Amino acid sequence: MEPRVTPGVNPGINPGGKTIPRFLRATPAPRLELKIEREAGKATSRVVVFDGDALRLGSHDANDVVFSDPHVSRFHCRIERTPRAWRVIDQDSLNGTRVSGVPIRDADLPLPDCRIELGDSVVLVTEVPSVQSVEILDQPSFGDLYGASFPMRRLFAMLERVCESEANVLIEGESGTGKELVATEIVRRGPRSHKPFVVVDCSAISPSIIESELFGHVRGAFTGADRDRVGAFESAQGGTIFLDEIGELPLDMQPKLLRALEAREIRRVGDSKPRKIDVRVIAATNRRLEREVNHGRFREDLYFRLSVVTVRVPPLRERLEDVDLLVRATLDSLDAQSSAHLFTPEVLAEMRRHNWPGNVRELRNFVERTVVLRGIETRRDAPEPENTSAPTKSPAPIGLELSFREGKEAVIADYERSYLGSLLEWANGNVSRAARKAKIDRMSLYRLMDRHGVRHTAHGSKDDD
Ligand SMILES: Nc1ncnc2c1ncn2[C@@H]1O[C@H](COP(=O)(O)OP(=O)(O)OP(=O)(O)O)[C@@H](O)[C@H]1O
Repeated sequence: MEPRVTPGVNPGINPGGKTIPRFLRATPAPRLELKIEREAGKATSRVVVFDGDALRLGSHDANDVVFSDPHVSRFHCRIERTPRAWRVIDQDSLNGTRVSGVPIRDADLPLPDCRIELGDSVVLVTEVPSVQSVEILDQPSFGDLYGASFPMRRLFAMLERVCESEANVLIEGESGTGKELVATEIVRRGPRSHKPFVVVDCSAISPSIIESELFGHVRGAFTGADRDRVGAFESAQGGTIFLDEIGELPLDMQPKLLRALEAREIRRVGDSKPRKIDVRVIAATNRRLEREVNHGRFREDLYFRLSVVTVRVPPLRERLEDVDLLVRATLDSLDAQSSAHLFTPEVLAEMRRHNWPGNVRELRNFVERTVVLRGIETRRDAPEPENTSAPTKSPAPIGLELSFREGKEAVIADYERSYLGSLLEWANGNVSRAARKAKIDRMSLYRLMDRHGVRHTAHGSKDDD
């Protein structure tokens, strides 16, 4: 998979990296008060007031609330603000998290007050009215990102700040929530907007060649390396590299990336000469990297290097009030405003009830399909297929014009084509999701798609976007 290189994301928007006008507004938002009543089995009475969107609890110093308790994991759990409630999420801690005595993995906090137990520590959590307000953007879009809901306007306000800085950014969010759009917008409005923007999908590159993809190689470095090759970091010189699906980066590659970021230099594979790099790193993941750190699947030091600023993109189910706006924005982008009548109030209400596991990508595909089919009569709304277990049909007679081997290959090819069609439709064109569903690696899926002439970009996961 070749990295995608864009010479400059959008030089028009922010010439010279000047500050752009802001439309930020302060709005009151409830806060949480956390009173640590017991720590490592001993009574205590520390109080922490939290008015952000995500709070980390654990024994590592990098948490927002740090516990000196040997039974608390490094990143034990986190609390997140969602439009509906405050949510507590266990980060696969060793000893688990309990809310009011009940073990949880992911649960809404039963407020106005409740107790969270972790290790031998207990925290009393209480919701308190806000005296301080949070910043939100006073407009329902941020570049190509649309969202009128509170969490999206909060995100836009945060992005305003992030755009001004040069810090490394980690973007967290489920598949299809717009992480790549967020990265593009950060670059477009930042001081490096005229410089190269290189996108690398870490999950689409086989582990054996990822080092060469990132850092390049010299001729003769390995079998098949018949010429020198510039890697993604050198291509991004002076600009930005977007490491998509960073959670998929193989463990043995992680210290090499860390070294490159710390020393600000890379070494092409097979070369002894270090080369200086000046590259801003934006990474994205749909995994919770803190969990990966707890499991030892992601290096803690690299996690900190990448997450100087962490931006969380909320899933669509946490902001269903954005559905109407996203439908309108999609119709505009398709130049299909004349199809707006297909999205009656009933259809929109139905769409707001849907869970959208594929998030905005799935919603966009749905709108596009509806426009093409001129109505809502799509596969998703069709009745479930009938139970096929009984009675079974007798198999169709088989022609003997082909040899056994040719016939078998033709049947397999037919099966592969149908399977691919259904799989990609199910995944809304998202190759990562499709590969996970089919339980094959992405490289094999790409090969299969190539074999059957199914269109995809070199980068891969944004095929239909
Ligand atoms: N807030 C939004 N407003 C408008 N379009 C959006 C928004 N969020 C996502 N999209 C659209 O949804 C599609 C998926 O977005 P994107 O590729 O940025 O998601 P992603 O989180 O990077 O996905 P993945 O995890 O699969 O890589 C794109 O067509 C994008 O334009």
